[in-house]
Amino acid sequence: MKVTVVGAGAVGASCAEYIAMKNFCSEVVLVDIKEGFAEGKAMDLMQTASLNGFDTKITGTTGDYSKTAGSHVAVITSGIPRKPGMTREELIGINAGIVKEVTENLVKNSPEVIIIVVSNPMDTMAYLVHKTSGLPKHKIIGMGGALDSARFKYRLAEALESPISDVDGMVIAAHSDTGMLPLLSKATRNGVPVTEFLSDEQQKYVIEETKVGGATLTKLLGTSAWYAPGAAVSVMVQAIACDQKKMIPCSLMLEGEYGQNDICLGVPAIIGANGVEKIVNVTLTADEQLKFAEAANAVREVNGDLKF
Ligand SMILES: NC(=O)c1ccc[n+]([C@@H]2O[C@H](COP(=O)([O-])OP(=O)(O)OC[C@H]3O[C@@H](n4cnc5c(N)ncnc54)[C@H](O)[C@@H]3O)[C@@H](O)[C@H]2O)c1
Ligand SMILES: O=C(O)C[C@H](O)C(=O)O
Repeated sequence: MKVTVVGAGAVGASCAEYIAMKNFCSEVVLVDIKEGFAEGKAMDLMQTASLNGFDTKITGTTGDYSKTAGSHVAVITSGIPRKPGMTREELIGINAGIVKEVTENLVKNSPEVIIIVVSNPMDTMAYLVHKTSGLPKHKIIGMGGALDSARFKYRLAEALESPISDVDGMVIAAHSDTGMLPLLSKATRNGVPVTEFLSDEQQKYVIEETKVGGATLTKLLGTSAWYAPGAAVSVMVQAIACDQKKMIPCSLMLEGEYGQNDICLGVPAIIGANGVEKIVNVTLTADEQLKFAEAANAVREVNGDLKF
């Protein structure tokens, strides 16, 4: 299994590191536009191989996409991250051009590739990849829900004062500060609904902190997060590489599912060797349905700023 990661910055390098550490891929190619940067990151990571016990070969290139030829999976992390006080949506002006150009180069060299879109505003960037790549829809997967769900579980465990391994939960809808929809109604501690343990105030806290999870870290770090994003991508790449058929919330092109059409939004899906194997339709409460529709309206407005 050959994986390309475009963008060797904070998130791209973290993706490459977690993928290599899990030792399920033969090769990871890092691509960046900054001269020597991807080569340097690849060499540094390779020098951890004997220490961390992996055999994945990591190489880097400054924009030579012939080195990515025959990739099974490509992860797009190229583009600028937000600074404190910004929204993800404000990144569209610069990132749309980068994501479009990168997609064209990837598909030219790996026509069978499955693309995982990370660059923000992610739901809109995933939509752009659908509109410009010519790939079938099961081969384009936006990464947001896997990360947001991990943050949801972190906040649930904090409120429950429980180990994170006791809790389960999922975030769907948009990967944005306002459009995330943590499904509290379905979250559990060892199969018991968390609503049985948490007060209304605690429930509200968990939901609000989950939604602004990325903004909170951006404020603390001065740029956006990378460890959990990299780990979330590695889980998705592993689900494809090992044909795990894992249910992961991902930003996918909807054609009637959840009452939406012609939009990429976070929904649970079965991820396996073919990419998206099935979108899972879960029953939402009336309030959740309303919030999902509101998130869709907001993403649709941002999509309207795209020029193909
Ligand atoms: N979807 C998510 O959950 C999620 C999570 C974290 C970050 N992000 C997004 O991922 C993106 C990257 O974040 P980061 O922290 O790694 O930023 P970063 O600045 O550390 O890295 C971005 C890299 O992209 C490279 N790049 C720019 N244009 C390129 C091009 N045309 N071809 C190849 N490489 C190019 C840059 O040189 C840089 O090294 C941002 O848009 C950020 O908002 C999304
Ligand atoms: O918050 C950001 O801008 C980056 C990313 O989308 C995240 O959620 O960490």
